[in-house]
Amino acid sequence: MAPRAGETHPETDGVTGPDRATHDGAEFVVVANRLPVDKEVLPDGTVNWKRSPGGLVTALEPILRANTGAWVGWSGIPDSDDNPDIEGIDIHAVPLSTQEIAEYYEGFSNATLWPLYHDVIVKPEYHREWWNTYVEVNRRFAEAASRAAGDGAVVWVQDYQLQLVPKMLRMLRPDVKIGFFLHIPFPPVELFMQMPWRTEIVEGLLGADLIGFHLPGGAQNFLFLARRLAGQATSKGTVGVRSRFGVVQVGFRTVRVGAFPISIESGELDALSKTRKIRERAAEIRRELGNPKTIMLGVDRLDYTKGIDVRLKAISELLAEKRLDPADTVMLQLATPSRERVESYKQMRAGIEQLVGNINGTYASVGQPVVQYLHRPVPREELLAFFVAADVMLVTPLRDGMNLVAKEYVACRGDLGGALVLSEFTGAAAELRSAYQANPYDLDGVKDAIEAAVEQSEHEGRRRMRALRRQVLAHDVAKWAESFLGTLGADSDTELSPNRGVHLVGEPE
Ligand SMILES: Nc1ncnc2c1ncn2[C@@H]1O[C@H](COP(=O)(O)OP(=O)(O)O)[C@@H](O)[C@H]1O
Ligand SMILES: O=P(O)(O)OC[C@H]1O[C@H](O[C@H]2O[C@H](CO)[C@@H](O)[C@H](O)[C@H]2O)[C@H](O)[C@@H](O)[C@@H]1O
Repeated sequence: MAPRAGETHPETDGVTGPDRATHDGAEFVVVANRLPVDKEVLPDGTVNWKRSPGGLVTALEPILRANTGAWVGWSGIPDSDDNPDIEGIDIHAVPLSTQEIAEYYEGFSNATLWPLYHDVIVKPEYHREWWNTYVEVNRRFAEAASRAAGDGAVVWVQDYQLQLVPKMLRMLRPDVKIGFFLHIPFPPVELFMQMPWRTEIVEGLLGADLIGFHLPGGAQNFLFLARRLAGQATSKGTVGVRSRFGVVQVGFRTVRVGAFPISIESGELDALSKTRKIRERAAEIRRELGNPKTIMLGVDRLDYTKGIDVRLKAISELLAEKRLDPADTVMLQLATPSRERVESYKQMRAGIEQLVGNINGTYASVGQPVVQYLHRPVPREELLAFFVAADVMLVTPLRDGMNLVAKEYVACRGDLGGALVLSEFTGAAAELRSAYQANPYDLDGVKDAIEAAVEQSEHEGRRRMRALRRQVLAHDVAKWAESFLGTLGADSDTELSPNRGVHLVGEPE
């Protein structure tokens, strides 16, 4: 049953009324679940801050440095309100208790929303206590954002952990401009409808002035739900990439909805990967691996969405069918630990480590494993050297919002060497058309793509890599931020002509 427009939800609306005082604070505020650095307390009590995992931080950190502003987020450990000193960024830590981490982060964010939004690869769990804590923590983020933002500031809220913040923040601070960007896929309508608190989530997002997705499909799914669940009038034309924005009319406010595919600092990676230091290290890595004919590489957070098992099974079958030679092939899998207390992640880790063991048990010789597996993050420069050394990059997620690793690999191949095997179900696949694309659920298709990449001619490899690089170098992370923030700042009637005069579904013609 669709509620009537304007229906209220006391539990998610229950922030205190608008604060009409003047505010000293930043002109630009990022609000994300994580701070750009994670706090680590060493056994001797000393505190160390290290870069947070994942693509969201990779993408946002350079933008905030370039725009001097504030970052509201969590430090990654319980009960910490330390604000580390980071040049160019004013940090506002939001402390979370152990119970909040269990219920808001591991629970509702990563055992409910994450699997629901990633095609229910594992079954989402719906628990009312987790939802209540999600509401409470979103409220605290909204209050922290309200304190950090100066009068009329631009506040950019990030990702699925904070979908209620736009509405809560608008109630506290009607003077600020609010953008929201979802870094993971927005699911098909049929799946989203499972969510017991679906209307509250859609209404939470509608507190923003602009809602961004990686792909037009996500934006269109959202427009449909805004009409169906929140009862709002919406535009009905197709949404474009960085163009033809959708519109939702919420009372007197116009909310825009668009597709803004995220990217990386392509130019910087290109330049770094060409330095003598990185190239020499890449050559050394090849020697250390025993000078194999083919180095294959996987680089992921250890997450069931990433399809690490898919590529390992494909390699195992290619070895069994003698389409790959174990004496000439090394597969290097780098896996950053992730969400280790969530049950589905524990099970997946055990499965992957068993697959690695099986392949090596069957095909390795003494001192020459076929699969080398590192369960830890590697330093940035070392990672770039791995990209330069790898003949075939394997990116095989079952579903992924974007996947920055695919773009990083391409940016590092100024030599036009290497080949990218890419799942069709990543956001990146929409842009990286010259990759060897495959459906990760079709193991034979994945095997064929890997074999084609291993055996490509130099001419074919250079042709494909040139096309991939044109795309990645022309669309970097600065362009992503400019297009999102430019649209957020633009006056909807006068500056965004594609939507002038659109007819809204649900309003009289
Ligand atoms: N083992 C690793 N060591 C260092 N960095 C890593 C490792 N695994 C992933 N990364 C980095 O984390 C980011 C992952 O981003 P992305 O591919 O978009 O996926 P996600 O954000 O879901 O983890 C990339 O910048 C990648 O280079
Ligand atoms: O914070 P964690 O729980 O450790 O997880 C790390 C991040 O993972 C997700 O990244 C996504 O964002 C990338 C950049 O847009 C995108 O390329 C990728 O496809 C997504 O999976 C998550 O969305 C972040 O919130 C997490 O911080």
